[in-house]
Amino acid sequence: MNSGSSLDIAAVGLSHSPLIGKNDPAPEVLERVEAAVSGARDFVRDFDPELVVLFAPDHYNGFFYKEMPPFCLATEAHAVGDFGSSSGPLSVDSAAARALAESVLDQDVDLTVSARMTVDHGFAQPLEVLFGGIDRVPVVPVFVNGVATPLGPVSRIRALGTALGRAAAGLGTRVLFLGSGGLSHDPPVPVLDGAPPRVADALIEGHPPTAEQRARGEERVIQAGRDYAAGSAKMIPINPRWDNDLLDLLECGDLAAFDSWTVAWMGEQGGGSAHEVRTWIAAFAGLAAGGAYEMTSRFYEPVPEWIAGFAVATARRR
Ligand SMILES: O=C(O)/C=C/c1cccc(O)c1O
Ligand SMILES: [Fe+2]
Repeated sequence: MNSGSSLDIAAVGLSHSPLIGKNDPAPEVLERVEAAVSGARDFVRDFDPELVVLFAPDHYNGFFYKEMPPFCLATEAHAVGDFGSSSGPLSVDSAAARALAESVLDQDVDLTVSARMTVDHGFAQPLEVLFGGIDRVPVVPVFVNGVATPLGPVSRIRALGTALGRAAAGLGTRVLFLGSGGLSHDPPVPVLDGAPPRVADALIEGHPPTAEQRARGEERVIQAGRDYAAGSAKMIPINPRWDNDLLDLLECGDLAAFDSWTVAWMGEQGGGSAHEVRTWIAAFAGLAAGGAYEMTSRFYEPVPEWIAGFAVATARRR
């Protein structure tokens, strides 16, 4: 149980993958990942957050091209339960969400607000992994677009994280900023540009898939993970150097350096879904808004079976 006021803000970055438990790597890899995740769980338990601000992407389950915001804060949210993740309502702290939204807007950062956000494994998995479920801790979900081009500059995501960090300080509660996603990875998430009309229509309108369509889509991703691990897939390879450079910047607190990362360069280096690292940048910017911080744990391993440069990091104020 946390008692020190100097520990009132903390951050965790955690990669997600819907292939965890479905297409697992060798037992020794799994053991290393589980040890790192268990360390993050201990960190969170000791910090004992009263509120979690969760930055996560969506994979065309909640946000579609009909309206695709760069980011969006939810005052209520429910999970669809894709890839066997939890479904149902998240325990959103609506009052805190509204207060945070107002403060962010007052700080001149344009913010979309959803009073009924649909989220997927990007939100559900970190809540399950760190808290044991999607309804165990008061949360403010913040969608960060990490797949649907065009994507805006990283500086705006950093500005969002900073504004939320300042806003959270006004709540007077222990807040954990949690980023879900990345690092480098190139899963077969559909792309609007050049998509056949039926796919384009689904990406724009967001027709809920039938159970059969969802199962087929998920099997396609699982098979892609198998092919990737076998070296027979055409996806952009996981890029450990890029991933570790990103973790280095987060560790030394040089978050302004991310502002020069262009969308095109990020995609070339880290694949189509590398933009999910925006969630990490937002979470660490939230922590940095409260002053200097230290990264207290850092784990990284490329896991092609999960189509993920998989990382876990924890950080708190100095
Ligand atoms: O197809 C999806 O919905 C997502 C796939 C995926 C695969 C691996 C890592 C990730 O972060 C993903 O979102
Ligand atoms: Fe993802």
